[in-house]
Amino acid sequence: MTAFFPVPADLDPADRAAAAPAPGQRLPGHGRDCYGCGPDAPHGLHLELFAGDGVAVTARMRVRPRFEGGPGTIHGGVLASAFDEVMGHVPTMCGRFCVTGHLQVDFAAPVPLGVDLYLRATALGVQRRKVFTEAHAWIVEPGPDGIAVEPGASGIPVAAAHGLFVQIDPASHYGAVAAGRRSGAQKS
Ligand SMILES: CCCCC/C=C\C/C=C\C/C=C\C/C=C\CCCC(=O)SCCNC(=O)CCNC(=O)[C@H](O)C(C)(C)COP(=O)(O)OP(=O)(O)OC[C@H]1O[C@@H](n2cnc3c(N)ncnc32)[C@H](O)[C@@H]1OP(=O)(O)O
Repeated sequence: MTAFFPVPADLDPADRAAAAPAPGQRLPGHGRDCYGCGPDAPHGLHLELFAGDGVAVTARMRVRPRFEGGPGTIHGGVLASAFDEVMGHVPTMCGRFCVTGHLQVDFAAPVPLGVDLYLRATALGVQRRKVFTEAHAWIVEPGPDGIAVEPGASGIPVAAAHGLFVQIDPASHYGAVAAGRRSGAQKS
């Protein structure tokens, strides 16, 4: 799989925050209504996220019929959203809250509906407020309890992604968004 993503040569290492969850621990997600990780988002991806080793984050996702793009296959934008979500949690492992500045995806093989995907994201490094990330996705076999397990040798690599996440102060960033929202605007 080839990818073009300019990464500065002088990145600083991305250090794991002392308070980061232990490897294997389920991450709570950042909002119940989040399209990527929220359990209450009716049309959402319902990604399950876990702390990995170092600053890595892993995730699993069942490719549901509502994710269809081409006949019988996942919509590319859905896979991009899954990558956005799993890479977006990497900065939190470094104790930073970030938003996506840049996201790119390389699609290597079609993903049929109904399979389980396993995603793994990590940081390439940091530069000032910027966190550079990469991620991969595999089709995997469900485990004995129906939950996707790590790919191992049997996983089929289907896509890769890179991201640039920019650190923000959540209160001022989302406060500014809220202040600019039209009064009476409703979620739909
Ligand atoms: C109130 C309570 C809220 C509670 C919420 C709590 C926490 C939430 C936070 C985190 C949650 C945890 C996990 C989230 C997981 C997944 C969610 C998915 C994430 C998303 O889905 S989020 C939606 C899409 N996202 C946006 O909605 C961003 C819109 N955008 C902006 O808000 C600004 O655009 C911003 C902030 C990005 C930058 O603006 P800014 O003014 O702060 O900073 P500036 O422009 O100076 O950029 C600083 C340095 O980044 C470089 N840079 C910037 N953009 C670049 C680009 N595109 N390409 C290459 N370099 C770029 C500059 O070149 C400079 O680099 P340098 O340091 O080298 O000069």
